[in-house]
Amino acid sequence: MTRHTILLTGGLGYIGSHTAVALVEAGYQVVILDNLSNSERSVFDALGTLVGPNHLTFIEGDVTDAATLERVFSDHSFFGVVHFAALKSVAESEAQPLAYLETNIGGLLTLLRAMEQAEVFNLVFSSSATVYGDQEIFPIPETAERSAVNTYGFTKLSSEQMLERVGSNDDRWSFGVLRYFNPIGAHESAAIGERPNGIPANLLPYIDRVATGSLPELVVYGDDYPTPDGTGVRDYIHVMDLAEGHVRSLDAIEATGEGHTVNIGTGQGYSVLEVIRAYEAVSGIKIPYRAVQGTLLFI
Ligand SMILES: O=c1ccn([C@@H]2O[C@H](COP(=O)(O)OP(=O)(O)O[C@H]3O[C@H](CO)[C@@H](O)[C@H](O)[C@H]3O)[C@@H](O)[C@H]2O)c(=O)[nH]1
Repeated sequence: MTRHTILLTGGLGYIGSHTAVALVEAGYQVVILDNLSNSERSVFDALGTLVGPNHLTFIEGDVTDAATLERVFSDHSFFGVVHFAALKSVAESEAQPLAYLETNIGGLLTLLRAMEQAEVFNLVFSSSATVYGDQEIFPIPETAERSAVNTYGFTKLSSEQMLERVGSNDDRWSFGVLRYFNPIGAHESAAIGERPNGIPANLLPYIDRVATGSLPELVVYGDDYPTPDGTGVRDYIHVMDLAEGHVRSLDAIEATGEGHTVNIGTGQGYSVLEVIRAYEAVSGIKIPYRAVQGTLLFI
């Protein structure tokens, strides 16, 4: 069987590395381009241990660099690209909006140009439920109105709109736009997982640090939201299920020749307190926490 080859930009990150495993297991050949800005080379070694080295290639490089992309596309014949490479901290995006525009929008634009040049027209794009802004309908349908509530959200929303523009007059393109809810968990081997640099911003890696004693307590942002226990409710999805979503997206593009835009979540929300209690029940470790009013994330 000839395997299709897929380029994974940002493929050594949290979601990318899990998707690499799912793709190789589904029969794809995977080439990873990653600048190691929020990952390490050891993740690639771990992937090799998990799925064997034969179907994986790693190239260290930046998706905003046209010359790098030109070389990658001339060295390989790709069926499609899964584009993960982007900055993802909401707080940082407010502090450094230009860096976010340059990487998230500039990177996508550079990638699209390189793809067109190489005549590779299948792209699965990492979007986010953040494109729904502050909407409170639950579960939220893909047809809901979109808005940007911060610079990070702006980069995701405008990337979606860029893809719509590019695809609208050119049938050669197929875009799988995947709107992620909150990915958590790790591959069952624990050989790969979520390993943010510095102090984690997201709930689960933060709780991990509290559980292992490297941070003293969790600060729960907000206890008077209009939710059953007052703490924030999110739709958490296992990262391997999310990874599988990328395989399905590529398979659907191949089967139909068409793109799609889909939410990837479970449709079930859990509060911060429910997450803490579940973590404590499974690990047997007490998670000290303190609730503060409002959200600190966006200050
Ligand atoms: O130290 C913490 C961290 C988080 N939370 C709460 O935990 C929940 C989950 O927070 P987090 O893991 O930071 O995710 P979100 O705020 O939902 O943001 C995620 O979901 C967005 C889409 O909805 C994406 O755009 C972001 O990249 C992604 O981080 C929320 O209620 C937070 O207020 C805390 O109480 N304390």
